Amino acid sequence: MAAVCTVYTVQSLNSTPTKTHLGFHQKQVVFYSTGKRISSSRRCSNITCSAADGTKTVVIGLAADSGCGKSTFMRRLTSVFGGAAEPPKGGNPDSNTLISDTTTVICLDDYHSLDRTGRKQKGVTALDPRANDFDLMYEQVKAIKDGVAVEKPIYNHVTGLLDPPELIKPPKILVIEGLHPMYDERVRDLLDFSIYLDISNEVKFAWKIQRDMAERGHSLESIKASIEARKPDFDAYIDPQKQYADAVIEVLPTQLIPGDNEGKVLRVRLIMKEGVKYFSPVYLFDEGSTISWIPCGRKLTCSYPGIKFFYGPDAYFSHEVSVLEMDGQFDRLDELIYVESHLSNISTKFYGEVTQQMLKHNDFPGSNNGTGLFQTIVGLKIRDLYEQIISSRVGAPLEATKA
Ligand SMILES: Nc1ncnc2c1ncn2[C@@H]1O[C@H](COP(=O)(O)OP(=O)(O)OP(=O)(O)O)[C@@H](O)[C@H]1O
Ligand SMILES: O=C(CO)[C@H](O)[C@H](O)COP(=O)(O)O
Repeated sequence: MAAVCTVYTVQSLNSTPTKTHLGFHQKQVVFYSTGKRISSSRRCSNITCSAADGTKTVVIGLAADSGCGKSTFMRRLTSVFGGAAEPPKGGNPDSNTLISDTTTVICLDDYHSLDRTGRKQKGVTALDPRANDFDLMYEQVKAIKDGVAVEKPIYNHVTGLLDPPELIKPPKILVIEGLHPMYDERVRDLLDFSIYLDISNEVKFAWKIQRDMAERGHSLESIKASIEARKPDFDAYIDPQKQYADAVIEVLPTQLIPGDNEGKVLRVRLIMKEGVKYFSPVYLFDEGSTISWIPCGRKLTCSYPGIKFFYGPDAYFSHEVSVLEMDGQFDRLDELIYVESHLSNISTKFYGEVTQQMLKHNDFPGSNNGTGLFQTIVGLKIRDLYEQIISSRVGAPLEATKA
């Protein structure tokens, strides 16, 4: 997108920056301090780019515990916008950032203020706010939202160390994903939309076993111990954020098989806050009514234990919400079109887009159940929200470059 940029060329750290206006189609980042590039992230707020149509970066927050499907959700979201998401080219190979044409996804682990050794020495987990730099998180998310490139730190999950920072330029959509996108009120207020992936303990345990035991060779005891060790801080600092989310995807064991705790068949609830600007909740058949639907008739193949949908109004942390629920799993993904045709407000651009997205990524975890379905729908709702925000700004006075 064409951009109007102002580059502040700082000759020395104490001198007054000199301002250069660049024309449309030009974006440039220049950081000088007596001829040397300034590397500190805190000194990098010296370029302002606002899009030619006055738009700024739309910021989305995605909160969840580790191993709860954030990466999978991000892959579905980026796919909705088209184009593949990749780590910054030529950068740190252990970068946690993913960049596509439209979106930049940053991982909030990069704001850990204590590295692995530091946390061990202080006896705090990564979930503890004391192990995270919320001031810097706020400053940098705000800067990006205002069109300012930042040098964001990198937490290296391979070494457990804080690596030198990487440059993040303002994208059309910035997704901040991780443990604490809604923890700090200042950061929370920057979010245009927020999502919480609420994975019940039983399901989290089943997924951890599948990944960490089957794929990473961890023992059952060590998985149990790691979940137990994180639980107090998870309950204190991560879980409470769901009250602030505009959409919550809650993943529970099925109710279709009595006493099932295996975590293979899932009951998934999409909880959508009412009254959120640019977001109209999805509904089944009849908006605002309460509906229970077992679609296993002639048009949907259902083997045991079948599929059950529910839709209705509810209250969530004293907010008015709409809930869409799916229990069970699809046998044939192409038949999802039958379910899709009964859903409204799904923000598709053409008939069958949800089904097409699900088929395109049928190898992603959760593609045969409500996790994949609702993640895809939330992705479409975010695209819609983004487009509404952009069109609401068209016609607004072109934002002048900032002095
Ligand atoms: N919808 C799902 N259905 C079944 N399993 C899932 C689902 N989503 C995630 N998983 C399991 O959880 C694992 C972690 O998923 P993913 O990498 O998306 O999570 P994450 O939150 O990004 O993890 P981390 O924070 O550890 O990087 C997957 O490898 C898979 O085993
Ligand atoms: O909760 C987490 C978020 O992903 C990680 O445990 C945290 O970032 C620490 O990472 P590591 O275990 O690699 O030191």
